[in-house]
Amino acid sequence: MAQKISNSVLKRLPVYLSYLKSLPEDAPENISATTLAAALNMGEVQVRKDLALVSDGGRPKIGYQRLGLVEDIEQFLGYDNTNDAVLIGAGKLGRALLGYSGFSEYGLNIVAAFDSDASVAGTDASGKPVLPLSALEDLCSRRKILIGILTVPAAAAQGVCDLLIRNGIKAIWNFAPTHLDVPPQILVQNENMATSLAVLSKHLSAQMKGY
Ligand SMILES: NC(=O)c1ccc[n+]([C@@H]2O[C@H](COP(=O)([O-])OP(=O)(O)OC[C@H]3O[C@@H](n4cnc5c(N)ncnc54)[C@H](O)[C@@H]3O)[C@@H](O)[C@H]2O)c1
Repeated sequence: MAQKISNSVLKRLPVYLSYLKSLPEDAPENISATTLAAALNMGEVQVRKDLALVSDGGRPKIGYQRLGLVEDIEQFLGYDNTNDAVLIGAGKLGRALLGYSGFSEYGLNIVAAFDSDASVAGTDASGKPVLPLSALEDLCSRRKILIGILTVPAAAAQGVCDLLIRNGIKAIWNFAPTHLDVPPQILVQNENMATSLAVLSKHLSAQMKGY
């Protein structure tokens, strides 16, 4: 299963996973790609192909053993080994992410937040520490942190990104609405609301024209 997987498959896998995990404990033991596709209103062929990429547990006419499929998808997505991360910018968004307990289900553990404003240092409502930037180097090297979450204003994002890379960060989850210049070996995942909203409003206006 060393095959390269497209981003669109990677985005669909958590959708399957969250549906499978939402089923009650006494739901049928097996589930077919057809049932899953119908429940999620997705194309059956696509679901079948996606599942075959991550699990070899599919049986003709029976489908997949439901719990086995959950395990296969989680293992494929790496949710079974937790990745520690640091978050930079303990403002409104940063604190919301820091307090979100659901990340553990996705194998993400935010160890601490950092902020340039010394007055916000202390402990967050979630119990996670908010530290001054001067403590970043020590924590990143001690805990061998590889993931950085950027929730600083756009104007500060590139500088903080460079600082993270200097401290060994290899993957950046960027919430600041700005492009980041990084060396080729560094992975950046942008969470840009403007692009999502553009898709939403374009679809909506196309639909409204039909009324
Ligand atoms: N609030 C939201 O709902 C939301 C949604 C989507 C995207 N964003 C984006 O997320 C980012 C943060 O938004 P916010 O609303 O939380 O802002 P905020 O002003 O509440 O928080 C920003 C925090 O970053 C800190 N900071 C500034 N420069 C820094 C630096 N160089 N190093 C470390 N910390 C620094 C500030 O002290 C502050 O605590 C922005 O880029 C914003 O566009 C916010």
